[in-house]
Amino acid sequence: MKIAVQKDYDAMSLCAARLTAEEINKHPELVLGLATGSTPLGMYRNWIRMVKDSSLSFAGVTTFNLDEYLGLPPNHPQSYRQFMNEQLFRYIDINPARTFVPNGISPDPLRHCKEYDLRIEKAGGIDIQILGIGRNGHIGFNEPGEDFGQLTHVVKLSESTRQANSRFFPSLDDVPTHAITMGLKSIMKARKVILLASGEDKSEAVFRAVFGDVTESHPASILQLHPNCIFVLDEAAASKIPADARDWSLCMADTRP
Ligand SMILES: N[C@@H]1[C@@H](O)[C@H](O)[C@@H](COP(=O)(O)O)O[C@@H]1O
Repeated sequence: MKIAVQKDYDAMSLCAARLTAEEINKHPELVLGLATGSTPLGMYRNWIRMVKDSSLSFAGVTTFNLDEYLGLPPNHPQSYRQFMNEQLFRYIDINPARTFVPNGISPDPLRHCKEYDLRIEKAGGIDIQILGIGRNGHIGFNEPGEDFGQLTHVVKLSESTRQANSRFFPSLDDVPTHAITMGLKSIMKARKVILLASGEDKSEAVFRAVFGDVTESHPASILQLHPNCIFVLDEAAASKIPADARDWSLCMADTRP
């Protein structure tokens, strides 16, 4: 695992956007795993700018999102499909038919999960998986205690995750209780993983992911076993990471602390 520390949120976002854009330029038909939440938004804004100035194109790219709330239709304002359309897809030159998000209202969610896995496989697997991290160490919607061996599946959301995500809903009661998420096994199958974290409130979750035991009670800790994983952090999220664990070669000079 490599750890790139950037001075603040904007620098973290720029660094992650450049790391991914380099790969997309090298492999225009790349398969990207995407995440929601507020953390990747800055990276998405950088991608949009790069597409506008023609230094990046998503014309050949296929995307698979990590997760979706169960029960929310794709056009629901708080659905992750809507989030992706509004925050990224509508501004870039991607083929909408090649953007995949689990369907929160599939009549047969278990079957839908299997089909989602098959679709990923048919696309050749995920080349780069983007991740955020929850304060309890969740990645995607894989909550503490989730089996490491799962592919896409249905999960019950923890109360702390519902609470944290209630900021996007009118009230806590409106936050769905379940979600569909790629599993930890799906995430580990990606050829490369880039996890973004920003802010002091993520520092403990980040520390445990990097230095804690590899345990199902802290889902992100499984990434210690991934052969090609990069954490791109801002100073606040990295505040518990000692200097000698930081990889300076990855940070571009103009975005370092
Ligand atoms: N399912 C998403 C995760 O994929 C995301 O990483 C997490 C953190 O979100 P934020 O980046 O807003 O802190 O929130 C949600 O629960």
